[in-house]
Amino acid sequence: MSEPLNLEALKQQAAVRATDLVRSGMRVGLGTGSTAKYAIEEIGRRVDSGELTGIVGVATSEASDVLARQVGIPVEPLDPRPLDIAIDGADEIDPQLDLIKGLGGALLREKLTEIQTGTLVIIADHTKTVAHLGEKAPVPIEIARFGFLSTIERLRAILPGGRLRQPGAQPYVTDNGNYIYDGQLPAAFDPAVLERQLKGTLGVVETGFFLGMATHAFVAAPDGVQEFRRR
Ligand SMILES: O=C(CO)[C@H](O)[C@H](O)COP(=O)(O)O
Repeated sequence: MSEPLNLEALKQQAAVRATDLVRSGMRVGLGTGSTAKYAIEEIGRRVDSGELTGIVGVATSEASDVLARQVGIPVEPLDPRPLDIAIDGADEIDPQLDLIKGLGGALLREKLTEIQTGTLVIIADHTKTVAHLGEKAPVPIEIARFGFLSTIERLRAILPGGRLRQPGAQPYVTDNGNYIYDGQLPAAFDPAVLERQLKGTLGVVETGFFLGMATHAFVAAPDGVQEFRRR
């Protein structure tokens, strides 16, 4: 009988491979989510052992900030200096390394942080790869709370199948105090065109399309970790 698939072990394997790209003295963007968590822990381990020195982390969420400090990574707020590298998970990865991110809710800080590096390394298990964006995941869209029902009406005219993220009685609130509309994507669309349309919609703060940003991806499958690079 074959071993049950352990996605957590795969996420960790991808995270360890990405951490091998981190060098002493680097300013490192720290992603958010269950996969990025393993990278933060691994960086922390290497800082603790002395293998990595002079590391500064820039966290993409309150949760990653707390975890980074717990594992001994000095954390600074984002400022205009470039980051040497950023490591983060994704919800979907297409063959061009274009991404959907934000199911974990940190898309705005992730984009603000990761736009400041020339080396954005995505880590994932193999379930995150798709032929076309939108195959499995909705696109998370961060929207202002003020007037959110009006913004949602405008968004429904573009992506009718979506809905306000609401895990319980209240809507989900991001670290920035905003709400998220998870937009169901059509079978065929141009992500760059849709991104521009969404960003041009009043009330939209940011979208979970990360286009042309990722430079590397480590994707872990039961038969090993595959490395991809943007061409
Ligand atoms: O974009 C994100 C958070 O905003 C995460 O990177 C994405 O949701 C993947 O998370 P996980 O590694 O837990 O599947």
